[in-house]
Amino acid sequence: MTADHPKVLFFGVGSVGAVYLYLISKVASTTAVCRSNYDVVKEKGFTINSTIFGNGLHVAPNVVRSCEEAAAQDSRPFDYVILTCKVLPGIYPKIIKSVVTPGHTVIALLQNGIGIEEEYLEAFPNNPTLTAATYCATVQRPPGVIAHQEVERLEIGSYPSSAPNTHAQAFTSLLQQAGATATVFDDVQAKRWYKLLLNASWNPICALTQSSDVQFMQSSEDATNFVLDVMLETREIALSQGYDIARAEVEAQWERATRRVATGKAVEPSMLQDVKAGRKTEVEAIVGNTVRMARAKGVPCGKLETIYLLMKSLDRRMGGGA
Ligand SMILES: NC(=O)C1=CN([C@@H]2O[C@H](COP(=O)(O)OP(=O)(O)OC[C@H]3O[C@@H](n4cnc5c(N)ncnc54)[C@H](OP(=O)(O)O)[C@@H]3O)[C@@H](O)[C@H]2O)C=CC1
Ligand SMILES: CC(C)(CO)C(=O)C(=O)O
Repeated sequence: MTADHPKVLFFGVGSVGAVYLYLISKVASTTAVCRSNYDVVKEKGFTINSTIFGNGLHVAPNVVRSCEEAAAQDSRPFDYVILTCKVLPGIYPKIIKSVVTPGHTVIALLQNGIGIEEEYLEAFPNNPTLTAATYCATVQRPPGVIAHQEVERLEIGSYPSSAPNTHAQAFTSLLQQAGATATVFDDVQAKRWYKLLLNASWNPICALTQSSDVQFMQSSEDATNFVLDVMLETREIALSQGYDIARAEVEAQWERATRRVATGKAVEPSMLQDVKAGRKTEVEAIVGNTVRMARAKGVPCGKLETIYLLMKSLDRRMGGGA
């Protein structure tokens, strides 16, 4: 690795990818694999309007259409391959194979969901896999233009958690040099479960109701408490996996949105963005895996099971997967 200027590939650069591409481009050479936004990003780069980093920020990486194209451009191996695409199981390890050099490239998953890492470990047993609970409320609209608000934080660790965290430390230092908020955890799955409280509730609820979080909370007297109930079910499932989240911590996650009702500053969860755009959703990574883990341990989760059933049906009507 060129320690002071690593070579980094971002795979699937939409809203979260663009924010981290903007940051990491300050300290590394970056390549972005783009699809629907390829033409505009190739011509103009990304523009980011962020309540945290500022408005009118610009980044123009090396833009390619595929991993094969990136691999063919330069024989030096990539030090990091960062996945910021949506989690659609069973697809991406094969797609990124040409940019992963065995024994060298670090794979980092900046994505939502639970139980998403195993397929990378299976496909690349000799490469370190990192996984991150990703807090970064963003939307790309129109292509190449990103609106980012409220939070930017990565909680990073190795997968599995028992693997050495040397690479997680190095990746975190790189992000910190770039101006990101990043922290390493010995068992990052605890952090992923805590993040899942938000995603297993808000993402499908807003996608199913075509509402921002604030719109949903304003829709009926019971709406806000329904979200808390879904979070509490997720908490019980986390407990069955060995992760004990205090009720006060669940309420803290819930209150991140409830306190925004007064200000009207709504968040459009990424799954709602997918449904609005007619794209496949992360229903399996976020809800399906959670429900399956609950069933395996006999944890009741009637609300999540209903949400899963409804979301699966909605997802079937979406196109445009990998
Ligand atoms: N948005 C948010 O606020 C947050 C999102 N997250 C998580 O971060 C991850 C990324 O989300 P987000 O940035 O919103 O997603 P986006 O949909 O905005 O971006 C994903 C990008 O991946 C691209 N992509 C998918 N498959 C391919 C492919 N085969 N080749 C090239 N490009 C591809 C998509 O292209 P195309 O447009 O062609 O589909 C799209 O540009 C998800 O796991 C999400 O849950 C986490 C925190 C907050
Ligand atoms: C911003 C947040 C927390 C909303 O649920 C998110 O992670 C997402 O949109 O996927």
